[in-house]
Order: sequence, then C-alpha cells, then structure tokens
Amino acid sequence: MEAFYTIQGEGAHTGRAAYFIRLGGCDVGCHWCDVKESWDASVHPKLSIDSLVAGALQYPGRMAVITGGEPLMHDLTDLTASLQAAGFRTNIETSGVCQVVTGSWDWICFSPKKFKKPNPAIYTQADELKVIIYNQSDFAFAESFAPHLRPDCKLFLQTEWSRSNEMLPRIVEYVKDHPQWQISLQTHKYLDIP
Ligand SMILES: C[S@@+](CC[C@H](N)C(=O)[O-])C[C@H]1O[C@@H](n2cnc3c(N)ncnc32)[C@H](O)[C@@H]1O
Ligand SMILES: Nc1nc2[nH]cc(C(=O)O)c2c(=O)[nH]1
Ligand code: SF4
Ligand SMILES: [Mg+2]
Repeated sequence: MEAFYTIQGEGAHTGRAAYFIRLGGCDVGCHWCDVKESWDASVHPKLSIDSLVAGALQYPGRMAVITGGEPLMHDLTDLTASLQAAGFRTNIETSGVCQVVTGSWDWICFSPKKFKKPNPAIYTQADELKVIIYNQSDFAFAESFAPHLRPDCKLFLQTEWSRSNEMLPRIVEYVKDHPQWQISLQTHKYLDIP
C-alpha cells in the first residue's frame, strides 16, 4: 500500500527511525482501525521486493517495520530474507490472525483483536504484546494472553485513539497497580508525522 521512512511511534521501539512497509489486505474488521483504506489489497499497487529494499536503502536507518493491513495474510519469507540480507532488522506489527507465521523476524509485535481470534502459534514467538484499550473489558482481554507468552515478552497497553480522554486515566491506574504492563502511546500522532 505504501512505504515511508519515519519514527516508530508505538511500543518497545518507540522513538527509533524505521522504514515502514504497509501491505494491503485485512479481514479482521476492527471498527476503530485507523487505516481502513488498507483493507482491500486489490486497490493498491504491487511493488517488487527489490524496489522495496532499494527504497529502504535510501535512508540511514536499518530497522524495517512490516505492517498493514494484516501483513501475515502474505507469505513474508522472501521479503524478510531480502531485507535481512541488505542489513535491516525486520520488525512486524500483526494481529496474529494467520494460517502460519511466515518470515524471519527480529521483532514481533503481537496485537490481538477481539474481532478475530489469533493463531496461538504466535504466542511464544511474540517479543511484544500490545493490546488496544477501547473499553474496560479490554484489560481482561489483555490479561488473557499474558500466561501464554514467553517470560521476556514485553507487555503494553495502548489506548484506542478516539477513546484517549476516557481510557488513558484508567490505563495509568492499571499500570500503577499491575507494573508488569507498560503504557504505549501513538506518539507519531502527537508529533503529527506519518
Ligand atoms: C493498523 S495496525 C496494522 C497491523 C496489524 N493489522 C495489527 O492490527 O496489529 C498497526 C497497529 O495500530 C494499532 N491501531 C490501529 N488502529 C488504532 C486506533 N484507532 N487506536 C490505537 N491503536 C490502533 C493496531 O492495534 C496495531 O497495533
Ligand atoms: N510512526 C508510526 N509508527 C507506527 N507504529 C505502528 C504503526 C502501524 O500503523 O503499524 C505506525 C505508524 O503508522 N506510524
Ligand atoms: S487487524 Fe490491524 S489493520 Fe486489520 S482492522 Fe484491525 S487494526 Fe486495522
Ligand atoms: Mg498506524
């Protein structure tokens, strides 16, 4: 769908320069999704892996973030192999909804959704769990994944953007009471960058 060089706004790598590759296609259907234009893959141009890697190499950063849409709808074996061969660290943002987890990953951000169940195969591969808090029941939804993850998996709660005023104070109190969790903010939206 698009590729751009920016600052990772969310999660464990917040604040680091990264080349984002946003792949079209998603059938998870989050009603609050902030990139609904990504859902229909057929309206977006197909780019070759070589051109994506060449685009990334124009910039000094060597972290690539593959997102979407739901990137694991695609076989990411060749894209991640080419990025790693070119010297990039490969990070992914995924809901975990997929038949198989393809690709070679340096960092997996797993962001499960109530709207479609993830494949449990991703649980022990995740380096970071990032749950979007839209309402109070999302805290229990977030906790339901924690026992299945690796002990070193980082745990983040991120407010759904339009619900920040109501949910951020609750997330602050929750993290104070449950310090294994950290707050993730969509800092790129505050910075007004892509
Ligand atoms: C657009 S999604 C694409 C990757 C993948 N489909 C997923 O959901 O993880 C990238 C990240 O943005 C988060 N996100 C999407 N819409 C959001 C919103 N309105 N407020 C906060 N986070 C949002 C998702 O939960 C995910 O962590
Ligand atoms: N700056 C910036 N950071 C991000 N982290 C995850 C994003 C995504 O949409 O997957 C995203 C995004 O869209 N922009
Ligand atoms: S899974 Fe990700 S891309 Fe798909 S609708 Fe949900 S937030 Fe949007
Ligand atoms: Mg985004």
